[in-house]
Amino acid sequence: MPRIVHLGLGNFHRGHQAVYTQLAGGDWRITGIARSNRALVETLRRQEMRYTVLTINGDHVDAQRVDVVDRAMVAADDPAGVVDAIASPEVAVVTLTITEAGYQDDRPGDRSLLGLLAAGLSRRAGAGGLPISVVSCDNLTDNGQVLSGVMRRIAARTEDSALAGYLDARVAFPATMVDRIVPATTDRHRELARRAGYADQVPVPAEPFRQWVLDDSFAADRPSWHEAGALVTPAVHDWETIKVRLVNGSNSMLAYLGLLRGHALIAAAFADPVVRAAVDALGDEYQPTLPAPDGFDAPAYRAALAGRFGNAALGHRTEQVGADGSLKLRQRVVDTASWYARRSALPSALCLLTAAYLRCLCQPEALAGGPPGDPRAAALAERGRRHPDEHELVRAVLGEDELFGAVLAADTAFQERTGDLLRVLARSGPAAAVRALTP
Ligand SMILES: NC(=O)c1ccc[n+]([C@@H]2O[C@H](COP(=O)([O-])OP(=O)(O)OC[C@H]3O[C@@H](n4cnc5c(N)ncnc54)[C@H](O)[C@@H]3O)[C@@H](O)[C@H]2O)c1
Ligand SMILES: O=P(O)(O)OC[C@@H](O)[C@@H](O)[C@H](O)[C@H](O)CO
Repeated sequence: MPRIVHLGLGNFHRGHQAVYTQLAGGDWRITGIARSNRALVETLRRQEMRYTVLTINGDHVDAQRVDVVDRAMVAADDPAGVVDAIASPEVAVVTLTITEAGYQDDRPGDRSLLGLLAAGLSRRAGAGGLPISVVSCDNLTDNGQVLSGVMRRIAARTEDSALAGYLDARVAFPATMVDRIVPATTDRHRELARRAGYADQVPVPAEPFRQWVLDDSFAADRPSWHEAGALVTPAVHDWETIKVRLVNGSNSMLAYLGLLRGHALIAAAFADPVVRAAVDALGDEYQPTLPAPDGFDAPAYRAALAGRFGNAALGHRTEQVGADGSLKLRQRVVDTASWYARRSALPSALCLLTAAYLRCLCQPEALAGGPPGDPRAAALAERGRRHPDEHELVRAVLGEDELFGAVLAADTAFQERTGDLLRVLARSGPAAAVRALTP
């Protein structure tokens, strides 16, 4: 039976790639690897490896049973088992959803999930080198290349020439764009599953919309995901650029400005005219910078997205979307800011997004519940304490820091405008800052 090993058994995989795999038919099965979430794996085993995907569309909930993930293990408890699973000859595909943070952690051996992936591939290299495709399904620009780069760095650092040769010859890293809003599970979702007739402790809430765009550069067999609606095209990069900007960039605006307006949920933030005006302004700024792959219609895409963000029953939390901004925002801000800088123009809504993030992280007293989780939270709060003046703060963070890299470090006009908007946010609040977008 052909098998997929999935690294990062979070909600997104269970509500996206697992659903595509089940709908595609065939006899593919998935071994799901959780990094450390023992409770999830034990619960799935108690539920005979079945769970419910709740497709939530306003008041309507459709419950779908998924049983394609038929094995699961916890990497922290059984790293050798993970290496064995990846090395198994029946495995032709490895997929990953390990968050942006996962790609920062390239410690070899059993000290990180990517270290275990490299160890599994190395074992395959030494055992005949059966081909395999390794598919990042994280929200990263050029996710296939990023992952391939990490594997090559580990091979070089560990002086594993067999692995390096295998990566060149028999391992493919197809690029993908993945899209479906899949929030974290709450008791309300468990109650929805119960009402649908399933005593499921780990149901997965999801929106009706789903999209998966794949580059067909696989090294071996894959499920017929296209039969389940996946688009196979060489234009993945274009679709990913569109998605990372319009979906994820707008989502970040909803999260940070929404938190500053006291909203716990993305849909509540979207229903707030102040936040909505900022999201619309950001969409207007992104739109001219976007590529135009076949089938892409920007106004229709944005209108559909408005319906998705407004899906009030979904329960997507601002705090979840706002987490790890120091790892995620760079791709949602820098390329677009450079596009405008090359045209001697200033993207004010993008500056507002940056200012809202800095307000949440550098001036965390602005949020009753504290800042969203972020690996740089302490460092950014310390910057905020050291620089009470907003312009100095923005210069310190963007000009000297690694947050957004060299391009914005040199873009003094972007920094100045971000400082202006941060000052308005701090002194007069989000509504005044959104009004300040239009001169
Ligand atoms: N949830 C969504 O709506 C959505 C949509 C599109 C793409 N994605 C992608 O999927 C990723 C996971 O989302 P999710 O909703 O499943 O989150 P989740 O919190 O349910 O699961 C995250 C998974 O990543 C693993 N992980 C976290 N930090 C890690 C690290 N440092 N190293 C290795 N593994 C780590 C966790 O162990 C867990 O298995 C997102 O970061 C994003 O890139 C999510
Ligand atoms: O997934 P993240 O954490 O990179 O970003 C948060 C949201 O923008 C994201 O989860 C979207 O809801 C998702 O990317 C939609 O496909």
